[in-house]
Amino acid sequence: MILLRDARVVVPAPRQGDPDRVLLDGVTLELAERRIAVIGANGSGKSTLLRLLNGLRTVTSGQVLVDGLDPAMDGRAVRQKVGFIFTDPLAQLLMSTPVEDVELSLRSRIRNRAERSARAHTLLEERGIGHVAHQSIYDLSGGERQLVALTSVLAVDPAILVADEPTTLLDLRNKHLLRRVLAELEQQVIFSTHDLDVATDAERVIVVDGGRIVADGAPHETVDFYARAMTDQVRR
Ligand SMILES: Nc1ncnc2c1ncn2[C@@H]1O[C@H](COP(=O)(O)OP(=O)(O)OP(=O)(O)O)[C@@H](O)[C@H]1O
Repeated sequence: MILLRDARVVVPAPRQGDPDRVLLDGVTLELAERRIAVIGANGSGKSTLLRLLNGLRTVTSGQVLVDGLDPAMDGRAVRQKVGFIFTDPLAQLLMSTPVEDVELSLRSRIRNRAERSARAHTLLEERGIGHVAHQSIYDLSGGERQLVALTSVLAVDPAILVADEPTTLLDLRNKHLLRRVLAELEQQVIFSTHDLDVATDAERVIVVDGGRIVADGAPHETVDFYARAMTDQVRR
């Protein structure tokens, strides 16, 4: 379970003399549901919030606890519990081919090279992308790349998957495919999205605005609240 207590993230202004920038302010959340979506306008603080959950970013004040562990103190242990998927899989694929990337992920778990390679092939087959195991990462489609990133992250069995706008770069077919894959995972999944349809896959939707939580609840209430707020802003 992930807990945030009065989490605040402040960064220095890029220009000297300007006030510090508050990216998140007073965020208190108990994240227990199996599927949680985070929505909000561009720059509202979604990525900042998600990055706190596996220690990619740390709080300036307040607290984040992942199963009782503080990501700032126990970063390694937290990252083993919380896998992270970026919008653009190229930001996280480190090796030239899918099988090498999954093998890299498995290195700390399986010492024997042949065993590691066999396991990596099996995991890619299970995700339906075994046929591209040896293809260059750069020659894969966006959907295939996202599945490789997911396979690498899940190879080490994290209990929680955090995904920052995982469907944004995907075409409709791959979006639906990824939605299905995420829906079937046994892990707790916490994801951000601009796609309100995708948000309704979650049982709980959190709306961020200006670094604060402005709505939190069942999708039919929160998504409507957000859609109305956005429409009102355009009308003004
Ligand atoms: N290191 C930083 N220094 C200054 N400002 C930052 C820094 N990191 C993020 N920001 C700003 O914080 C705000 C929130 O960023 P964040 O990436 O969390 O937004 P987001 O809701 O994920 O946006 P989007 O939907 O566009 O991806 C943005 O205005 C961004 O420019």
